[in-house]
Amino acid sequence: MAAQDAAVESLRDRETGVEQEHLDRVYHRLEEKIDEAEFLMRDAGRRAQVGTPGALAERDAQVFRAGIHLNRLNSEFEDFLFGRIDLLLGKDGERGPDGAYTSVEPDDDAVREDGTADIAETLHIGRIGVLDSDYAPLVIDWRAPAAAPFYRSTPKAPGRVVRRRVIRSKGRRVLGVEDDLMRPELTAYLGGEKLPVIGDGALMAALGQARSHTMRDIVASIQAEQDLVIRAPAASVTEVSGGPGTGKTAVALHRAAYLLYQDRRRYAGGILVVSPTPLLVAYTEGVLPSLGEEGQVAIRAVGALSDEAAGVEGATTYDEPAVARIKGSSRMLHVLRKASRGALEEPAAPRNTSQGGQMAFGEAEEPARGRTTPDRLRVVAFGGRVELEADELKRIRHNVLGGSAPVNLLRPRARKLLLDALWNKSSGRGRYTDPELAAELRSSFDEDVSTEVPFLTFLDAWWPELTPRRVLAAMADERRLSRWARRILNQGEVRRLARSLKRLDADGTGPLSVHDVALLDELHTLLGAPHRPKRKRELDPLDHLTGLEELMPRREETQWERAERLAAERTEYAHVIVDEAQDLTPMQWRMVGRRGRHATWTIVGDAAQSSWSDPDEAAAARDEALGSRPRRRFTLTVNYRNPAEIAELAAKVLALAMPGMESPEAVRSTGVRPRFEPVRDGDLAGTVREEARRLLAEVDGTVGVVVAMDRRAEARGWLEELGERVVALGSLEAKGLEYDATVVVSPAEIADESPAGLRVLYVALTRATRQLTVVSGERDLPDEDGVPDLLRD
Ligand SMILES: Nc1ncnc2c1ncn2[C@@H]1O[C@H](COP(=O)(O)OP(=O)(O)OP(=O)(O)O)[C@@H](O)[C@H]1O
Repeated sequence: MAAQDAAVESLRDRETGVEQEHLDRVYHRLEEKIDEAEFLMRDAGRRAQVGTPGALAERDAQVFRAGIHLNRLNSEFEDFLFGRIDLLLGKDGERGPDGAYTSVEPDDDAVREDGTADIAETLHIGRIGVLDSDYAPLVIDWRAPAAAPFYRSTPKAPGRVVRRRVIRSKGRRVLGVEDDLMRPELTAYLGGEKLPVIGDGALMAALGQARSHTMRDIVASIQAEQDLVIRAPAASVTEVSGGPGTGKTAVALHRAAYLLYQDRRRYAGGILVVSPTPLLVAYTEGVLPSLGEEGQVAIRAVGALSDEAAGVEGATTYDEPAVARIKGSSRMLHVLRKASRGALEEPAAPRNTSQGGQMAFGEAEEPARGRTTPDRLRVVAFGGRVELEADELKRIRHNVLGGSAPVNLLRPRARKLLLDALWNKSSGRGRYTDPELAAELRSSFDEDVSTEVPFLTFLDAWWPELTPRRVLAAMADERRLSRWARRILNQGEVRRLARSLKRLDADGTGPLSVHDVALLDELHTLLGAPHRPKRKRELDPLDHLTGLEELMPRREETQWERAERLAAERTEYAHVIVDEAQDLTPMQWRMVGRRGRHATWTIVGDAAQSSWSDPDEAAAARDEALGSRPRRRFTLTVNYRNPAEIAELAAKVLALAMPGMESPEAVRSTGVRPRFEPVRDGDLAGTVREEARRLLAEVDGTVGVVVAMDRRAEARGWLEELGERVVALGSLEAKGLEYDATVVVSPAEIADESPAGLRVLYVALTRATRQLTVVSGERDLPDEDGVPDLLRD
């Protein structure tokens, strides 16, 4: 037995050595290319000065990029080279339906009658492609069509692949290899020797690793059904559904990298990834750089999508479910339309005896504090006073607002009608019968009056330039809101909505909730953009070198900065990816839709995890945002995150939340069942802390403690002393995240939080990769084993 083990070990060492040799060749070649690239850079610079810069060939461009990233690859990424496939002789030229080499079958003569065969070709797969000095591929980019069999081949449909190998390496060192045999029935030879097979496959090894606070890419172990989505052609809308842990987020990000590789020019328009929370943005932001892609992709939380939200992180507070439901509903669109016009008029100020409650600019030097809309305009023209009274002003306003143009853009028209009305009352009218003289007089009247301070002050107060925040703040006035929401919201809804907006002061500064952001974005469209000076793009000294500018990273930017810059530079994208799409409210769909009017889309989600109370309304809004674009649908069916023991427990909640909906199949089992702990001695904090501490000792990675939203702050306090591996999360913040172990605190509290509570609980229960503890309080009605009512059979 020992002799056998030793033989296996020596075979493993030998095969590791074989891959080490290959990796050495790759690095050697990369170094050569860096030298070449540096020379080319200098040379291109020199030639640019004599006026014939010339573009770099795509090949050199790629290697140039490779060179630039080499140091980072060395230091940051564990596996620059990660895969290898050994192939039988193939029938050339046959491609699958999507253009990748999916169906390249072996040649009829590839396998001899006695079941033996020779390996005809070996391909190494990595994060970027590297060519040998005679253009033979040393490493193939994982996104190239030739790499597709690495992902698509299965023992059931092996194609030409005999052996698929995952190579684990760190920097320049190969650490080990894991093989999957795709054609076990064959005896295959490579260079005259029998093809060795090492280990039990790479997927399980990857899934068993401890989790950190950032997501890893899955480039070495993408599964066939996932690969189909990643490489699906980017026509119109690609919809991907699948239960928790099926890799939807991972697949969406790899798809972004694939699309950029496949058609960089087309996606120069940028790819937007919309994520539900800033936590998920932070969790996923390292994935694309690890795949060699930076800069073209903006990952934004839905609460940070609009420029109207302050800061890149945007809004992070949540409204209580009843308010969120109002703010997210498409009914808000009608309320906002009314508000965007109604907010032009400030409510009357408290009565002031000296002026009879009326403000007439021109008489009063100072506008009253707290802003009041003036109801009389008085100017001096041709030596006399000309005045417009309240009812005339009202008529003019009504007239201007008749169309549907954005309110801020109607200001010039309002100004024009005011001048018309003043002219009609002035002594200038009718003074000349000669049309030319009359026109001249009119034009000098306009010029004089419209530059007079009283007129300008009046206009600013009577037709102010409205900002989205200011209109939102105006909606905090219940009386006004109820006018704007008449027959749209009921009185209770008006009260709740107004109360929630009281956080903002009169010009709208103050903390925003996630749902406020979509309202602001809608208002931005309804009001029309106030004029803002354009930001100047910094000129890069290399810009004049044709072809080089897009290859040179200008300077290291963080993902946040990049996202902000992209958002500032463009409001529309070439491709929009929506993660956790089931959670977008109708108002959020409108906001996201505006950023992809001409885009292709990838939408990933799971209806069973929706925290929106009215999924039908959201689905209708999504359809409206996507218009009549054709859709291609995919379903992912395997849960890579949860062990079967946890998935089974979560399935009980799924059955309550969405009867008849199928759970994905868990790919592994750990033999560790979820634990149930009732609160001990009424001490919730102590019980949770103890469970978190116990789990910390059992797993190498992270522990997440999920509580109802209104216990968030409290829970952070409970866990303070336990260090950085433990995180406390509100139920809605747990979306998309995962931990080695989780503690779910009071299922009943989470389920009762909102109409979608059971689905939110389903999300909470599906976050752990290894262990789960459920802590239940009295409200959970635990049985004698501590199992809460909701989780019993
Ligand atoms: N092919 C794969 N190889 C290795 N790990 C994988 C693979 N597919 C998915 N995973 C892992 O499974 C976990 C779940 O993936 P991901 O978060 O993308 O799933 P999801 O479908 O978005 O889940 P949820 O709907 O719960 O947010 C991640 O840790 C991911 O790295």
